[in-house]
Amino acid sequence: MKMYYDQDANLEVLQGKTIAVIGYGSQGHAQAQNLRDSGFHVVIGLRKGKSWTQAEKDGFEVYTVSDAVALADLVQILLPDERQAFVYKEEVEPNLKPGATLVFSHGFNIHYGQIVPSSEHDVIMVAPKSPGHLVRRTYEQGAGVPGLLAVYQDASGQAKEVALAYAKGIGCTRAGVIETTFKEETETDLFGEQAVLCGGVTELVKAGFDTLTDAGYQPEIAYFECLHELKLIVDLMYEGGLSYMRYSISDTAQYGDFMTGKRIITEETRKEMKKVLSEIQNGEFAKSWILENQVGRPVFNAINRKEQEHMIEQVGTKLREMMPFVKVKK
Ligand SMILES: NC(=O)C1=CN([C@@H]2O[C@H](COP(=O)(O)OP(=O)(O)OC[C@H]3O[C@@H](n4cnc5c(N)ncnc54)[C@H](OP(=O)(O)O)[C@@H]3O)[C@@H](O)[C@H]2O)C=CC1
Ligand SMILES: CC(=O)[C@](C)(O)C(=O)O
Repeated sequence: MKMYYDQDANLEVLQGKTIAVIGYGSQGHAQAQNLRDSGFHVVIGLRKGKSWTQAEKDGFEVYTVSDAVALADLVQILLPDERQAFVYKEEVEPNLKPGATLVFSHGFNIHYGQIVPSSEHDVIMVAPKSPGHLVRRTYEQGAGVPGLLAVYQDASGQAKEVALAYAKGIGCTRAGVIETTFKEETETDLFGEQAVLCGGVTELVKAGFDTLTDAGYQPEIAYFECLHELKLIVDLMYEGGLSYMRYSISDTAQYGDFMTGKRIITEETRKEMKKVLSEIQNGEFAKSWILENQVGRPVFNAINRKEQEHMIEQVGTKLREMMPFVKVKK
């Protein structure tokens, strides 16, 4: 595996180019501001609304998506994944300049065949492995977040150089960029979100908190133990891996870790993780997410966990009947 750093990227390939950042949310605002501070000409493509107002306040030239795309040599699509295919069809594809480069920060729509760019365009990915706000904050501190880079289509013969320059423009090559594929980034990112970072951790935290509060301990103590301190432990892992974290905690905590960890994350858990991954690989998750959005987000918009479970039960059955009609490439 090769890591790419600042010295591997040549910003010249992007000089004089116009970069349209489509979307100004978590990633859009961060990447646009970093690119501008790196000396590039950035325009923003949006619909009228709070992002448009914010982007103008931040001093950007803001256009409709169609107009921004028509100006751009590179089009970075930082819309919500579930909206990209529609906006691409309606506003991006009809206005792309010949030979313009398409950039993504997550491979979902390309990997699952929801966006199929014509072969004349380079299609690249530069995916910061970090929430957008940290992409900006670390850049301003003179550092950067690590990222992934992938080339899906290389019509120009320069796609990787352009991707490296873009990665440098948003600060990722300061920390290191690994080359991957749209498939690998998509499947690992979805797995990480579901089984570890968000899905896994939130259920672990809630189970721990409920165990303590059900046993009559003060909720504030349970919060400190199960959530507040989690950040401190993860910071240690981030600084020096699991061994550094174990070195830093008490022997009592280490002994408890060895004795109990495998009772919490059991072989069953590992089996379920493998099932989650296979549903990502076979397109089942992608179809479910596409359908969830096509039928008005009943699960996503549920007001609480109880309603969410009811919706998953009710809607899930219905969605499974509709799944054969949703086409995703795997
Ligand atoms: N969040 C993160 O940290 C990470 C995200 N990514 C990827 O980055 C991409 C963008 O995600 P993220 O930044 O989280 O998205 P956000 O939801 O934070 O922002 C979406 C942006 O798109 C705009 N938008 C939504 N619909 C439309 C539309 N129909 N026309 C024009 N603009 C629209 C929104 O503006 P409005 O105010 O009008 O709603 C908003 O500015 C995704 O592919 C995601 O997977 C990758 C790595 C990390
Ligand atoms: C921050 C990140 O990369 C996530 C959790 O996968 C996302 O927000 O898409």
